[in-house]
Amino acid sequence: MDAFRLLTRSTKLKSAPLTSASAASLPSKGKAANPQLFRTAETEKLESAKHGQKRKRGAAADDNEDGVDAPELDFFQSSKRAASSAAEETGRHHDQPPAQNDGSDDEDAMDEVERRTILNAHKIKVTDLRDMDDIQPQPAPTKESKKKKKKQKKEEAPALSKKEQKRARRLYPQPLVSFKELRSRYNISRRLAENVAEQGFTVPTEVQLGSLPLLLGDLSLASDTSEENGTDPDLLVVAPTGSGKTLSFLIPVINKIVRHHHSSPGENGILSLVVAPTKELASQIVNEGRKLVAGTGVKITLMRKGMRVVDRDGDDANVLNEDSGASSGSDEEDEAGKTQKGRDNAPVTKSDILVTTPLMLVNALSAHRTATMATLPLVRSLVMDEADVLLDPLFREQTLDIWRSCVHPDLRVSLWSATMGSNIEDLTRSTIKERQENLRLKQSKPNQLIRLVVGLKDSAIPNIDHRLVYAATEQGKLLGLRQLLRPTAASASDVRLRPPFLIFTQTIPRAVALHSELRYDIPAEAGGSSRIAVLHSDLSDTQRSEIMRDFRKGEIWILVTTDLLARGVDFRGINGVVNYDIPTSAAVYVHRVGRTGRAGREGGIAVTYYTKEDIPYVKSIANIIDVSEKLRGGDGDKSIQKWLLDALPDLSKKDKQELKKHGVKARQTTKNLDKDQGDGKGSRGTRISTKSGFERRMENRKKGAIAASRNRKNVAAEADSDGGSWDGLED
Ligand SMILES: Nc1ncnc2c1ncn2[C@@H]1O[C@H](COP(=O)(O)OP(=O)(O)OP(=O)(O)O)[C@@H](O)[C@H]1O
Repeated sequence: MDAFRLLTRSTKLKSAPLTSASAASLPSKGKAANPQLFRTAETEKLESAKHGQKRKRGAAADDNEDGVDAPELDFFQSSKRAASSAAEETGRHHDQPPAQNDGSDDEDAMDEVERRTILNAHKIKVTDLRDMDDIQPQPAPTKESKKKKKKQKKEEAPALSKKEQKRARRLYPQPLVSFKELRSRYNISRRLAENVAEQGFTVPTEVQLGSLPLLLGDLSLASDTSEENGTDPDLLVVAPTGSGKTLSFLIPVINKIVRHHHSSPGENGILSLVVAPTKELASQIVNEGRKLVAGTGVKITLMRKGMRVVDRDGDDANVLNEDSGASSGSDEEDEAGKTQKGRDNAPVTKSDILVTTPLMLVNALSAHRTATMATLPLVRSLVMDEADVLLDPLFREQTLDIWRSCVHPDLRVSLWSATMGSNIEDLTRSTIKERQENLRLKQSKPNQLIRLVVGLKDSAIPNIDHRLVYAATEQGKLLGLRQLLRPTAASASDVRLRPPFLIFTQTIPRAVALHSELRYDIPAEAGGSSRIAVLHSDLSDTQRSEIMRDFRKGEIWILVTTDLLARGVDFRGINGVVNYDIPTSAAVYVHRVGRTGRAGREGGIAVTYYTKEDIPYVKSIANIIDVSEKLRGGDGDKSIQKWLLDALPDLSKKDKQELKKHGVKARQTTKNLDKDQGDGKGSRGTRISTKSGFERRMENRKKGAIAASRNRKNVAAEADSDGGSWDGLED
């Protein structure tokens, strides 16, 4: 189904047909040739010399468990290819334990120069974040060295310069140049490797290339491969939107659980937690996870209301004491918790991996904050997706409570996002330390904390076109958007955006108002108002998931939404993003526009409208676009001219914070006035209409005049009827 063609038919546009070249470049037209964003011809040669030349492509198959990505649909077609022949041979079964790899047959090992070349070409930077003393520990004293030490007793070791420290922190782990290595080198579960192959991915993306070896542990280097708690570090990952971070954290988590099932068959319970900021993202992670766990014996579940995750009655030890730094409840609260407990007889979940939003899990662990937080003693891996939001003041306390409730000494944390400030790094470090002290972990050496950055930190992906459009007024934005909705727009502006696309607004009332304004803009022949929908957090869970499903299926072409969908959600074939209201921070811009151009797809467009009121806030967005265009290289047209960057004012730190918290003032929602109007007639902040203030005043006057004239007529009629009625003859 071609949405554009249908729209074209209804608008009598003759010159609209797509050339095959332009069609091919549309993200919704299919799969990216290469999902990697950064690479050079040289390294491609080096990588294929190492492994890539015999990459197999499986035969077609589709085991879509979720029924979400229907294959016949054009927009969001699945890139899944077929199961490998190995998968067909083995059939579905519970997984076998991964065979031991003694590391003696490590033909694929690269020397440091090769590793550096590949990592640098893919713009992957790996850094050890531990204290310098932990990175360069003093060698264990021998008898001789003890004597020497006495002599040098008072001599201080020369402090490393900043440059030397930087060099000492830099790591060059071996990259994963082919998915085949998951099995051959990292020895992951066979069934899991087959499930990865079934996804049809041919090349690992940069974040997979860099993070998977770190998280899977290089078994040839590990001294003891019999335990699942090997050498994996705590990890902070900053990698572009749509670069495949989900697969990067799910593969190691699942593999660890398969190993655990074989080494400790009796220990059942939640072994891994994945925390994400929205229900939409959490449910998407579960869908991805289900494809990977098939036949491995690992169970992944989405946290739902009313689900029990701990048996508070059964085990008093599973409650955080005050020492452990958890939020503690009063006796009264505990009593209330017990009552709640008594009411709740749902069985405790038997899942290995629980995917949740922070509040839902905190509520389950603390009986809606009426009892002390319970602990999750078996959890070995805690994954925070969109970690910068999870540790932002909005979610911070809930996320930290969850972190503290994971009391297993071998807990590993990993934090993932496309944007991450240095404050998150500091918070991670201090939380790890605090946790170690509280749990009194007597490790001789703290666990490794590694940061992996792909590309330029906090930048937008280079494979999309950015348009920053000055629309002067609110009406100007609506006119601009209406042009985008019409295929004839191509003649009026150089932006040509084809459905499906997302439109972001600042607030829920504005999303609702914009939706009702645009509702009838799609002609009936093209499906009419059913093609456009609005999604926000005031809708019920069922409504939200129905809209998500219909958008993925291609039944909805245009989705008006808030920042609820700005992060993480993956609509594979989306053609573009419209920032109808400017994003409230550079990070939000990066995430919103990152809904297009997923997995290296070219052709995505990000249109951002701004008005007079927005001028003070545009510079950070213009900077992001400028950097992204520089990253792209080549001599393509630049959408941000230097004069504009120079002319735009800088925003103070305080104003930035204010903007992040409340958005652009002119669009703020005034409670009561805006609530549930849904017709674009709310207060100023909500109102979305093409009519100017003058037109509206004229209209109001006219309405007033009509009403007044009606009133006059009624009064006159009443007077007439009073005067004209015959009451009979007076006596
Ligand atoms: N190696 C690969 N080759 C091709 N496609 C891939 C590969 N790995 C993942 N993908 C696909 O890329 C898309 C984006 O992946 P994912 O949602 O994990 O991105 P992300 O990095 O988490 O993005 P965001 O920062 O927006 O959350 C998904 O559709 C996924 O199936």
